[in-house]
Amino acid sequence: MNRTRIAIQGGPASFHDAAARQLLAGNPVETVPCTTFRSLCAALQQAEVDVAAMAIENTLAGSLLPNYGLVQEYGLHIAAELWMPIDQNLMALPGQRIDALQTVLSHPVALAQCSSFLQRHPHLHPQETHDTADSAKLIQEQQLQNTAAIAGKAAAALYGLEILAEGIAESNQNHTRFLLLQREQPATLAIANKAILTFRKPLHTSTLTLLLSLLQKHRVELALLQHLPSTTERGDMVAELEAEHVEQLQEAIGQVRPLVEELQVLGLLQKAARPAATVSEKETAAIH
Ligand SMILES: O=C(O)C(=O)C[C@]1(C(=O)O)C=C[C@@H](O)C=C1
Repeated sequence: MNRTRIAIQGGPASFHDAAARQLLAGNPVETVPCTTFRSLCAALQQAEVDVAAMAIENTLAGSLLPNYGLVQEYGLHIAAELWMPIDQNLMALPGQRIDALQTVLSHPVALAQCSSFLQRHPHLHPQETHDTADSAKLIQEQQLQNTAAIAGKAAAALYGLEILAEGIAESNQNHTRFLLLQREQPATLAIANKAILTFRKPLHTSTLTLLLSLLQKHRVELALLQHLPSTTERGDMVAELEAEHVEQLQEAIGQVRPLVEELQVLGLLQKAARPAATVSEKETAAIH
């Protein structure tokens, strides 16, 4: 059976790696590591992979707004979403002591998720990398002393690192939402209850009032409305709409379309359930 090639941001044992396998559960998968979200979108657009997994929101660090812009820019489609619990751990070569560590490597979002832990350990100097798991790999490959990584337990196991502190994120409610991206527009799902769209036009109060009343008329919830970061004056916005039935979303979108410019539906999908259970009770720095 052919394996589905899925682009991920980061390497083996990264959170994207785990998310990709869950998004394609039941299918044989080959993950294709990318170092940036842009290169991940480019790999998909250029058909180097079949699909891609991309983080879009984290409960502690917030929305990754530029990623909506990348989906739009590369003309990609959102087929599904997944909420995944994220468990962050401090790890180093076996035998290292936490008080002798000087540098801690990790993805900027992972560092942000552990900011209180880092404040409590000011001798640990954070250094941003492109991935949690590849930070663990670097420590192992270069036998870096006095250096730790913040990553998931799978990375510690893969690269033979010792976990010095576990559950170090701000809260045990640390969850990331991932999107499954594809090149072709998927057939409309009868069970779709969420729409992700972008459009252009600075919203005036009167347009916004009309938009909200239209959504209310179709019993559609506005779950997200944000300006996308941009270096131009384009004024792109992203919206996430939720409803019970796909028809409500389609009708509401049809009526909103004339109110705004360049409305683009990035995805009509099934809303993912937020994990209710926590990874583990937060263990405040189980220091060895
Ligand atoms: O570095 C990783 O392991 C990733 O998969 C990246 C990433 C992210 O982009 O937010 C994924 C999930 C976590 O929120 C932390 C980092």
